[in-house]
Amino acid sequence: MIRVENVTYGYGKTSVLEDISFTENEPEIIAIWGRNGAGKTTLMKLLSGQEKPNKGKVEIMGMAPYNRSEAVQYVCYMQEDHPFSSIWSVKDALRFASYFYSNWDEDLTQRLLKIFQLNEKKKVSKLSKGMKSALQFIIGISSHAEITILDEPSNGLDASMRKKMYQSLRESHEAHPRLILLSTHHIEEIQPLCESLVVIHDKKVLLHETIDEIREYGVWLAGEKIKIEKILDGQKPLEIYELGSSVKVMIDVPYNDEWKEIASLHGLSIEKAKLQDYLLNKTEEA
Ligand SMILES: Nc1ncnc2c1ncn2[C@@H]1O[C@H](COP(=O)(O)OP(=O)(O)OP(=O)(O)O)[C@@H](O)[C@H]1O
Repeated sequence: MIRVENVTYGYGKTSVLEDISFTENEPEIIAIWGRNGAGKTTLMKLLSGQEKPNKGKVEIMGMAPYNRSEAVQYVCYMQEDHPFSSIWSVKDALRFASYFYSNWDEDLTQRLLKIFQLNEKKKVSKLSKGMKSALQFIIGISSHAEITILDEPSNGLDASMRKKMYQSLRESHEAHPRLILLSTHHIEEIQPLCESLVVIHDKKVLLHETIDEIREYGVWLAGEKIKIEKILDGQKPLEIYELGSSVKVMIDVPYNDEWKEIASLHGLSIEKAKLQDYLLNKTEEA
């Protein structure tokens, strides 16, 4: 469905992505995570045909999407702070989108308008940041496009609205499986929804694995410094807290029986690190 092969892209002389590759052929929900400025939006623009790679190939349903309407018809890209006409109401924005996407689900649109308490008569320019995100999400999900790309869809939404968004996304995807790529800074919240995760860091794809695989990694060990140093055997931990003769370290290993056994043998406590903390440390260290 999507293929990125040895893609390099930069704005003028600023290089953003260098020789990145990844492929997705399953109708899954995929999260794209990276620090601010890592290149998530840039990657989404390349996938939706808004930008052309400087080098390498991007393919959507087997076609290069840049300037190609046959390819772009399969994609609904809702960018962060999507530009809508200043004179449009919510209803106008939805009507325009419904003309554009041939699989548009109007029943879903009406249900989501109620869930997000969005007034159709309101001018888009008068919506709050969160309500505008809700509108973009409604368009993205109602489009039923084969490839839906949502750039930070929960931007500005409070915790309750984010919960509603995740639930609607899960239900819609279960009813109509399709490829949904979404970038997020709320990885802890979004991970139960996603099958896999792409981490962009240092202009590269640092990780592209299933969520189940990635969330095994990152372990906190705590206890006597001398014992932990012995286990680390000169390797640098991802994070360290020292308190007298005790330390707590995060290490880049899976939280499995082997490590539980090692911790128990050395009289150390062991716990799983949060995915968000693990990723923050991985992108600090890499
Ligand atoms: N139109 C542009 N012209 C020049 N540089 C740009 C442009 N758009 C983005 N950049 C730069 O490209 C880099 C990647 O930006 P991008 O928006 O893709 O990152 P991001 O991962 O989506 O960031 P964030 O999480 O902060 O939204 C940044 O250094 C940014 O300053």
